[in-house]
This record gives sequence, C-alpha cells and structure tokens, in this order.
Amino acid sequence: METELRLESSLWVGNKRYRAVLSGWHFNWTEVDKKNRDKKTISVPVAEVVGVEEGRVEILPRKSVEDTDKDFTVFYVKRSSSGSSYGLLWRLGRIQFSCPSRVLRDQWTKHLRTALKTHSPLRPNRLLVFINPFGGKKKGRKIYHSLVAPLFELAGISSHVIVTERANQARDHLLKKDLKGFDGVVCVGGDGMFSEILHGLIGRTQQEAGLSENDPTVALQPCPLHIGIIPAGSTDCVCYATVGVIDPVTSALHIIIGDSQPLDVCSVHQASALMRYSVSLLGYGFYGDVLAESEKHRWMGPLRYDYSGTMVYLSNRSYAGIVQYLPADPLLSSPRDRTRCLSGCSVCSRTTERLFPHSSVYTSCLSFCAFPGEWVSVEGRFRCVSLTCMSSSCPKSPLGLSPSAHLADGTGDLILVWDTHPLGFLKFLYRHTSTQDQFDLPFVEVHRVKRVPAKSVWNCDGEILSSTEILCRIHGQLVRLYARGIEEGAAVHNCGKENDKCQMGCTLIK
Ligand SMILES: CCCCCCCCCCCCC/C=C/[C@@H](O)[C@H](COP(=O)(O)O)NC(=O)CCCCC
Ligand SMILES: Nc1ncnc2c1ncn2[C@@H]1O[C@H](COP(=O)(O)OP(=O)(O)O)[C@@H](O)[C@H]1O
Ligand SMILES: [Ca+2]
Repeated sequence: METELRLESSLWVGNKRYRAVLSGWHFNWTEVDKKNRDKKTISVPVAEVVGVEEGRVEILPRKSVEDTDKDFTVFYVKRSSSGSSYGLLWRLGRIQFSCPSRVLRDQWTKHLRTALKTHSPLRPNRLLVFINPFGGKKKGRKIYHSLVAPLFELAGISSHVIVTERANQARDHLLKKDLKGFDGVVCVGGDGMFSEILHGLIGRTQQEAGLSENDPTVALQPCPLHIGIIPAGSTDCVCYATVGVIDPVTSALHIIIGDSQPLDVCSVHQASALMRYSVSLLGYGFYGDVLAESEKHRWMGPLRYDYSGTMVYLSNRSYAGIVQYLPADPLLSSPRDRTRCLSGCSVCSRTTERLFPHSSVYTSCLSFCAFPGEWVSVEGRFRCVSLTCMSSSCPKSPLGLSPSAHLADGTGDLILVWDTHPLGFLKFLYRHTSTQDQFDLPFVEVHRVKRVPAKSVWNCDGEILSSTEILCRIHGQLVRLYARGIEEGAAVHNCGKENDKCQMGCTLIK
C-alpha cells in the first residue's frame, strides 16, 4: 500500500508564524498568533502547486533568486472572479517560507515535489508550441513570450516553439514530423489555429493506427497528446467554452498543472472523403454567409465578424434544405434541460465511464449498435442550421449557441432556425448575448443528435467547406485539452445553494 506523505512544521513568513501542513491531497498554512491561536488558513490542492523553489524567488517583473539556505518559495494557483465572464481567472500565487534549519527546508521541498508528481500525473515536461503571429490582434508572440513562457520556465517545462510562416504549417508538422518526447501541443492563436492542431493530431493518430479517416463508419482512435490553447484569436470559442475565460495566464496554468478535459469531435464527410473535423460551430446559412463575408475584411481583425454579421443580417437571406438527424438518447440529457456542463460534469463523466479506457470499442458501439431511435428528416426554408458539439460560448455570447450542450458526452446539438421575419431572426440572434432562452421561439428547434447529413454551404469552425452535401458524426472524447471545464464563481445551483455543486454536477443557468 502507498504510504501517504505527511509533513507538519512551524514555519515563518516574514515576522509571522505559520503552521504548515502537507497531508494527502492538500498543502495548507495557518497563521498562529502569539497565544498559539489559529488565524486564517490557506489551503491549496497539491495538484494546483505550480512549483517549489529553494530560496526567496520572484518571477515578476523578471526572475530573481535570493539564495538563502533556510527559505523556500511555493508558487500555486490562486483564483479570482473574472467580472464579465462566467469562469474564474487563475493567477500565480506565491508564498515564501523560512525554516528553522536547512535540513527542514530540504525536507519540505523534497516532499512537496514528490507530492506534485504523485497527485498530478499529467503535468507536461515537454511541449510543442505553435504561435500564429497573425491571429486576432496579432499579439500571439508577445502574449506567449511575456505571459506564458516565464510560467512554463518556472514549472520546469521545456518547450519547442515554432512561429508559423504560413497557414497549415502546424497541421503539416503534426502529420509528418517526429513527435517523440512531447507530452502535449500548445497553440497560441484562435479557433482556426486550434483547428489546425486538431486536424494534425487526429490525422497523425489515425495514420499510426492504420485507420482511414475517409471512412465515416470507422471508430477513430483517441489522440494520446493533450492540446493546450493560449487564446490569441478573434472568437476564441474553444478556449472560452472549456475554461470560461479568455485569459492567457489562466490557460497557461491549466497546461502547467496537467488538467485534462476530453472533447467531442464531429467528423464531416462528403461521399467517402473526410472534409473537416469540427468541435464548435458547424453552421449553414447565416453563419456560413458571415464567415464568407468576413474573409473579405480580415484586415479589420476581430471586428470583421461584427461588420459581416450586420451586412449578412441586412441581406435577409433564407435557404431551402433537407436535414436528417439521428437523435441521441433523450433519457440521458436534453438541450432544453437548463443545465450547464461545468467542471466535473456528471453527464460527461457518465459517458466517460463507458468510453475510457477502451474508447474506440465503445464509441463504435454507441454509434452503430447500442443506439436507439430512428433517423428524422425535415425539409423547408431555414435562416440557419447549426451543429455544435459544445456550448460554443464566447465573449459575444457568454452562454453560447447551445447553453446546455456538453463538452464530452458524445453528442452534438442541432439548431434549426426556420425562415421567419427579420425582426424575429434579430430577436433570436440578440438572445445569444443575454440569458434569455434563444430556443423559446416558435421558429426555432433544437435536437441532441449523434449524426446529421444535409445539403447546404457550411462554416466549419471558421473554415468554408467546398461541398454542401455532408455527413456529420460525433466522436465522443476523441481529443483531450489541458483544461477542466468551466469553474463557476457565484452561480445558482439546482439545489438552490450558492457555490455548492448540485448532486448532478450541473448548475442551473443563471
Ligand atoms: C444582435 C447581436 C447578434 C449577436 C450574435 C451572436 C451569436 C454568436 C455566436 C457565436 C458562436 C461562435 C462559434 C465559433 C466560431 C468560430 O469557430 C469561428 C472562427 O473563429 P476564429 O478562428 O477565432 O476567427 N468564428 C465565427 O464563425 C464567427 C461567428 C460570428 C457570428 C456573428
Ligand atoms: N503564419 C501564418 N500566416 C497566415 N495564416 C496563418 C498563419 N498561421 C496560421 N494561419 C491560419 O490563420 C487562420 C486564422 O488563425 P487564428 O489563429 O484562428 O486567428 P483568428 O481567430 O483571428 O481567425 C487559421 O486558419 C490558420 O490556419
Ligand atoms: Ca457534446
């Protein structure tokens, strides 16, 4: 049986005395007053300790070490509310302890480092980092070098950094080059850059497994490498929907501590050829037109979407189409159940039990054999048709395209917006920016699905598809991100209590 590490000592922080305790999953320190009474305790899960250094160490504004032999510094994750966003900001906390002897100091640093390894086994040692210097406001390089690289260095992570010189360079690198020794791949950029990494890693994994991505019936192999996203793009939807905030430091800390968030991926085929993979918005009609229009105005940066959205809305278009879908099991969850997929979500973990560790077998089973229900077909004129494997929340729409969608349940939400008068459609769009229910409109339908074939023109995570007739299939938990889902600050939960998870692990939408 594994012996639990426990260490308890009286240590000093400045001129205050503390009782520091390392036990099991937690490291905590309590100020003790002159009469030996306990004051405030700070408790940090060992998995959230970023690093332990001998001496008195600072990393900001630059690294400095005062090499004293009785001191040690602990860096850890500190949370703060993010104001407008739903998730929590993570910041680097720091505490400098003084020990009565060097022997005790060495005991503390050794025990803490051992505990770190034991309690967070997915911490990366070596990362491959791709920076898109032209994403978003073109600040990718600066964001990485000033905010992220010092944290990686502090955590002892070595990174191989590639600043891309062309589109698809990151994807091609992942498909062809030696990836031995890397624990994960990090992209610094937006959803387009993430999509390159996604395609490279899924493609490489299938190549190595001898599987054909062109076969829509094949059970794809899950990717062994984790993906980290440092947001530096225009929409940054995948980051927002998996972390809850667009903040490079928060994302870097999730990478460092080796958080792991599985993600559903939708494969998009035409006839017997793979077109793309999608995790967020696969959208026809309005969203396809906005993307096509926005590509002409890339020079505007992120504002191109606001401009193009307005222009496309004013053009007042609708499209004839046929959409068929295979509904998911309604007993498991529904897109109208008013829950949210948050960190530790039980709907996703129930699926996890079935998918891991033999995910390929069960993915195949869920999609082909064990799945109840029949194909449903709808035909008519649509303003837009969207399929999303996750909520697709982003700063423009904090609850997202489908607020109750799940990151890793093996399903996607299909949103059908029938042709309607312009003000009705504006109401639908506007509701995305607030907490009002965009599905509670007579011309909107939402279905939780496993597969969809359709005829249209598509925006696939920010890329235009050349074909209109497509077959989509959701592959549960095909990739894993360095993230943990959204941690909510002060939310109202199913049980009615604040800041207390309900038994389902989900919370009511505010
Ligand atoms: C009257 C107010 C209207 C507001 C409408 C708000 C609806 C917003 C939903 C946005 C969902 C975004 C899903 C993510 C899409 C991205 O993959 C894609 C590419 O992003 P990037 O690589 O960072 O450029 N972004 C888009 O397709 C932009 C859609 C904007 C629609 C207005
Ligand atoms: N060096 C480069 N030059 C031009 N395009 C690039 C480069 N690196 C990546 N790209 C492409 O730029 C597109 C947009 O990148 P992204 O980082 O998502 O920014 P944004 O969110 O502003 O669209 C992606 O599709 C990606 O393939
Ligand atoms: Ca899903």
